[in-house]
Amino acid sequence: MTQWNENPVLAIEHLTMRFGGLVAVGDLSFNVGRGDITALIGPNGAGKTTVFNCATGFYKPTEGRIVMNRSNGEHFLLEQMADFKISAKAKVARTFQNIRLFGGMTLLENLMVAQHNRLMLASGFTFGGIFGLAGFKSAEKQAVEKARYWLEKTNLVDRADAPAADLPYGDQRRLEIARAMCSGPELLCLDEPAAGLNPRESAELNMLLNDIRNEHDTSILLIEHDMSVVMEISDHVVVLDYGEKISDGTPDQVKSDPKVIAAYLGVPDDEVEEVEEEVGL
Ligand SMILES: Nc1ncnc2c1ncn2[C@@H]1O[C@H](COP(=O)(O)OP(=O)(O)OP(=O)(O)O)[C@@H](O)[C@H]1O
Repeated sequence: MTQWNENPVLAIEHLTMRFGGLVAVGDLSFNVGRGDITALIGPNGAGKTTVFNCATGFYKPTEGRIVMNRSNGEHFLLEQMADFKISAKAKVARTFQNIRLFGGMTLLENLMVAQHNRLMLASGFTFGGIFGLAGFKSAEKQAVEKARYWLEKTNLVDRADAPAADLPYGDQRRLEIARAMCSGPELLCLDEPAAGLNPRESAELNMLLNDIRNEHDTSILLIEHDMSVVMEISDHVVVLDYGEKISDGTPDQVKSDPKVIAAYLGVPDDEVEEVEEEVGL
């Protein structure tokens, strides 16, 4: 039995999402193993972002369950939770395909905003902050330390006081990951983290993701089109096509699966061998 079935941090069970007559995701089931880097791949429009949106509270699935199993033994049904509770209680964080930072705020401020809920609680919903109570001051100090820690990890600490909008694209993508990590997630969902990165930045991203997985007890689920990233860092790959799972296994199993080759090359299954020969696979 594979590790992702033995000890899943996330279990997607018979997930269906319809938009009117369109079935974006149909009866999809797969597990994300605890401590794994799992890649969700598939051609454009296959339903990958829809799965993320269902797991992080942006969409309410038409059918199915999404179970988050926290390391403390708690279980959460994510399809029944609001997005802020998914982040705060179920400990699932995400980044977006299109970067969503506060461009006019500094890097440090962006990471402080990510810790807003905890700070509000520590301030007794503002009053502790206004009167400078000890509990709030210590929570604020911890939040700044955490923000600095993640700025260092992502090689951005030198620019802590610069506006986020001034960063080059690759740095903004790393800042988004730093921001997500400030919420202390047990599962980090990344929507195309390598999009638009040059080869050096992609290699740095691979190192960062391995570090997050190995040193911070955070499992990772990523959507990625860059196959060099997927094949290099993933323990487990799930392939979608037209909202359905067509393959699920290790990177080696998936890359030699004729159904996957057919989906990517856009040919019917029975013509795969012919096309493989043509392209020299
Ligand atoms: N809010 C929505 N309303 C209507 N249709 C939607 C909505 N969100 C997604 N879809 C449709 O659902 C299908 C799956 O889209 P989705 O964005 O999940 O695919 P994807 O695999 O993430 O694609 P890409 O790799 O291009 O980002 C597409 O046909 C898309 O047009």
